[in-house]
Amino acid sequence: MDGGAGDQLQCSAAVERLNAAGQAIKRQVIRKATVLLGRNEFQEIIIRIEDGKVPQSYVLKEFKLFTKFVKEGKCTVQLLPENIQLLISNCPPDQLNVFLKTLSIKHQAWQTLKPLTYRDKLKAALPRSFETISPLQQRDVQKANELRSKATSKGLADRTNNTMRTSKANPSKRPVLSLPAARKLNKEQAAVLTAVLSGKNVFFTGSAGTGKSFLLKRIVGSLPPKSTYATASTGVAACHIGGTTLHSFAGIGSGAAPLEQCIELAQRPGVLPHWTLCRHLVIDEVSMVDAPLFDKLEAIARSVRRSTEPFGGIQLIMCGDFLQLPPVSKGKEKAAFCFQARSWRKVIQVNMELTEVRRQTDQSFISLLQAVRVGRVTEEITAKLMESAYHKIERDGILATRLCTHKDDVELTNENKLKQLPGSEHVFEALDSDPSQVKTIDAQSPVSRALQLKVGAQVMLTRNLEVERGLVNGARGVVLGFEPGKQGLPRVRFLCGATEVLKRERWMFKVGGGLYVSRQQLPLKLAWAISIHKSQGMTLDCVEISLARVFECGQAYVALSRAKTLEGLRVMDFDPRVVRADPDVLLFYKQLRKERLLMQVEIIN
Ligand SMILES: Nc1ncnc2c1ncn2[C@@H]1O[C@H](COP(=O)(O)OP(=O)(O)OP(=O)(O)O)[C@@H](O)[C@H]1O
Ligand SMILES: [Mg+2]
Repeated sequence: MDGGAGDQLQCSAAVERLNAAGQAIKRQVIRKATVLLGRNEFQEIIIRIEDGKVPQSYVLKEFKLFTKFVKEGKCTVQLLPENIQLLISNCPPDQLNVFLKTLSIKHQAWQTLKPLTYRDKLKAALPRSFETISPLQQRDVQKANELRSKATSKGLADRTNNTMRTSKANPSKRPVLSLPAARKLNKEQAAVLTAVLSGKNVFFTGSAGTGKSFLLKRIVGSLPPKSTYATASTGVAACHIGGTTLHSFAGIGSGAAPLEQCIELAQRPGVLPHWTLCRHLVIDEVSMVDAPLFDKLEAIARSVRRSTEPFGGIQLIMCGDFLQLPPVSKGKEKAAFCFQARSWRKVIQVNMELTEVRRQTDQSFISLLQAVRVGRVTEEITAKLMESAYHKIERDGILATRLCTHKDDVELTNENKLKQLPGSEHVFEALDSDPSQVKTIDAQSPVSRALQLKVGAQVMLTRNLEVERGLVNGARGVVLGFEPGKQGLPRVRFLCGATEVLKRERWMFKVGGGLYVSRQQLPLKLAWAISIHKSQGMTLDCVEISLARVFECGQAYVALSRAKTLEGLRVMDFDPRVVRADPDVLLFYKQLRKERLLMQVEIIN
C-alpha cells in the first residue's frame, strides 16, 4: 500500500519512437495507462504498457532514466537500443518512486547474470510468458551494490546510463542503493489511506502528534498529481505538507466578498484551472477554517464545476484537531468552526480518528497532554507543569525556544537577542525565481527573504535534511561559525549532536495556473522565539512557554504539545485557568462518538 509493490503504475503515458537525432517521429498517447514491470520466460525484465486493448511490451536492456520531476509524478524511460522513449506523467509520486527504484535495482541485479544469446533462447524453446516482478528484497539491493562497487573500483561504467538522482551522502563515491525508505504507516493511518483511496470524502482528526500531517503527505503521494491539490489553512502548515494555502488555491482573496463576487473571482484565468482540474482537495489544519469560508468554497465548487454534487464532486480529504487553534475571529464575535457549516454534513462521508501519539513517547507526558487537550487540569498536572519552570534545558550552548502568544514579541525578541550578540552580522539573501511573486512566496515560505546570523545565534532547521541523523524540520541548533570563502556558509551544531555546514536549499511553491516559483535560501530561521500560531504542526526539541497572555481556546494545548518530552519543556508561569477547551468542539466530538460516526480502526476491523 505504501506506494505500492513497485510492479505497476497508474498514469498517463506516451510512447515515442525516436530517430537517430533523438527526435520523436511517432507518438502514441495513452491517457489512462497501466505500466507493469515483469519478467519474461528468460527472466529478462519487461516493461509492459496496457491501455485496456493490446499491451505493448519492451525488454529492458540498456536504458536511460530522467527522474528530475518524479515528485510531480513524471519521468522518462529511454530504451537505447530500441530508440524508444516512454514518457510517464500524472502518476502518484510515491508509486512512481517505488517503481523506479524496483526497476533500477532489479536491472542492476539482472546485469550480474550471463546474458543469453539469440541462439540460447531459440534452443530453450520456452513458451512465452509474463510474470509481474517480485517486490524488492534486501538481497536484490545487496547484489546491485556489489556490482556497483566492482564497477567503480575497475573504473567501469555499467551498461545502464542511469541518471536517477542519488542521495547526498558521500558525494565523491558512487551512491549506495537502498530499499525505499518510506516509514511505515500504523494500522490507523493505513485505514485512513484506504478510505481515501476508495474515493470517499474523509475528515480525520486526532490529538497533536498522532501523525495527521505525516499521513497527509503520504496521501498526497498516493494520488494523481494533476488533479490533487494539497493545501492548509495557514502558510506554515501548507509548507509542512508541501502544498499551498487554501486561500491561494481558491483565489478568492480573503473570501469576505459576497458569494456571487467570489464565484467570479474563482473564474479568473489563473485560478479557474484549480477548480476545474481538481478532483482531490487536501486540507490540513482544518480547525482554522471557519464555517462561512467552508460553505462558500462548497458553493463555488458546485457553481464553477456546474455540478449539483456536494463540493461539485471534488473529493475532500481534511484533517486537523479542533481542540487546537480555532479560526481567527474577525471582530469581537467568536468565529464558527467549519464543522458548524451548513454543508459540512452533506460533504463529509467518513470521519476517522487517529489515537496513537507519535510525537511523544513518555506515556505519562502523553496522558498529561490528553487531559490538557480537553481542558481537564488536575492538581497533579498543575504541579508538574509548575515544577517545569525549574527545568534546565540548555545544552551545548543551545537555548530553549520561547513560544509566544503574540507575534510582536517574537520579532522583538529575535531582533534584540541577535543585536546583543558580539561579532559581525552575516546576511543571507534569498534567491527567488520570480521576484514579482515575492509576496506569494513570503506567505508560504518557511524561510525569509533575508536571514541575519551571527556566531552564537539560536537557529532552527526548517526542512528535513537527514531524518536518520536527527536533522529534521524544527531541530534546534546554534551557529558556531562561518566557513571561509565568499559565501561564508554557517556551521551549526544541533541538539542531536550533529554539526553541519548548511547550504542553500530550494523550495517550490505553486502559484496560479499550475505554475511554480522557487526560493533558494538557507534552511534556517532564528529561534530564540516563535509564535504559538506559527508553531502549530511543529515538533520542537526544547521549548520555554509563557502562557500568561493566552487568548484562545486550545492555544495552551498547542504550545505544550510541541515538546517531545516533559524534560524538554519549561512553563514559566503556569496557571490552570489558561487551559481551555472549546465547549462546541467537545460537543461535536462527543456527538460524533455517540452516533458512532467517528470511526477508529477497531470499529472498522
Ligand atoms: N507512521 C509513522 N512512522 C514514523 N513516524 C511517524 C509516523 N506518524 C507520525 N510520525 C512522526 O510523529 C511526529 C508527529 O507527526 P505529525 O506532525 O504528522 O502529527 P500531527 O498529528 O500532524 O500533529 P499536529 O496536530 O501537532 O499537527 C512527526 O515527527 C512524524 O514524523
Ligand atoms: Mg500536523
